[in-house]
Amino acid sequence: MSVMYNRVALIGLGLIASSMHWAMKRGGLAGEVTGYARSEETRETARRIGLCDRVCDSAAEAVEGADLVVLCVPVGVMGAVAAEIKDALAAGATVTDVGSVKRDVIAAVGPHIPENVHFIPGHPMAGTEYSGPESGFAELFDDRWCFLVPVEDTCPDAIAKLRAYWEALGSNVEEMDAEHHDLVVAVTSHAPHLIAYTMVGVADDLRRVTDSEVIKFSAGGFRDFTRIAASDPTMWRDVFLTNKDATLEILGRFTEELFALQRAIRTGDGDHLFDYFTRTRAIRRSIIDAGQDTDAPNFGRTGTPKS
Ligand SMILES: NC(=O)c1ccc[n+]([C@@H]2O[C@H](COP(=O)([O-])OP(=O)(O)OC[C@H]3O[C@@H](n4cnc5c(N)ncnc54)[C@H](O)[C@@H]3O)[C@@H](O)[C@H]2O)c1
Ligand SMILES: O=C(O)C(=O)C[C@]1(C(=O)O)C=C[C@@H](O)C=C1
Repeated sequence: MSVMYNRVALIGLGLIASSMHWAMKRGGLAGEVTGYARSEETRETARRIGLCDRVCDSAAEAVEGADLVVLCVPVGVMGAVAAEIKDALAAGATVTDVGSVKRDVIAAVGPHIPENVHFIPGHPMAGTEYSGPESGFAELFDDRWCFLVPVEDTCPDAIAKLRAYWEALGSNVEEMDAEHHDLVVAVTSHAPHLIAYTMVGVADDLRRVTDSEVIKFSAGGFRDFTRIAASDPTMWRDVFLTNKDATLEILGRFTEELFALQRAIRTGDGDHLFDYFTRTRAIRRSIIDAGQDTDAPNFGRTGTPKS
């Protein structure tokens, strides 16, 4: 592949930025990659492991002369970082971000972006429970979705170029508006994370009673919860504080359904439980049949999964 941007600046050198860096190197997509992280320790680690061609000591220095600037910091500090770089941005550059929430980030970053710079918010739907500069890997975005959430009147050529860049990083790209994005991720990512955090917290309370049995005997289901609940506390605190409305909307619906199931268990309403689980199993089947979950153990097979 060939160079798509001459200089890419990564601000915030954690899981997502480091994965973007290695994916750019794999594809030869950037002439030079500069980087900046707030802590001296992170910058030192980045230099030691060869993360970025040049690690700078200020965000403004990192974005100088960059034709693509990617904000890879927690969503709660996106606005502050945009304020730090605004005077150093090159005319005609594109500023994007990878934040998990879009409405709040657009409101915080947008006002700092000069007229002669394109601002195209983004969000790769790919991650792990690890964080920091050493956690990234080139394959993270392969065959994953990346949302682009352009604001009104954005130059179509700049959007097309950023789309092609994410495709070259390995992703499929979908455009949508910020409000819709925030609701979709509240259902698919944010509420599930909160539920996992809660479930692991409940089990931890219980563990004090059962003396480690909860962890010792957990198989697939609970282990998956513990993986998700190991995700970065700063990142997820910011996600819930900034995607408040959509998350509360989904949690409200979740709680109603949970109460209905709780009632069915208490009253012995087996039909309610059976019908509910039949409906959810059908949803899982349709995802597999549409070829959207190639990780499923029986992917490609037909018939009903074994109970
Ligand atoms: N982890 C995921 O699964 C995932 C997936 C998609 C998108 N995101 C989003 O990507 C962004 C980064 O997440 P991550 O997982 O790479 O986090 P991370 O914790 O691995 O990295 C964040 C980096 O930002 C730096 N940083 C924090 N505040 C800063 C500041 N004020 N100025 C400069 N640097 C600062 C930290 O030192 C760290 O290097 C977040 O907005 C998150 O919502 C995360
Ligand atoms: O795979 C994981 O560990 C993730 O949590 C990734 C995940 C997700 O929920 O799907 C987490 C947050 C993001 O904004 C995007 C992706």
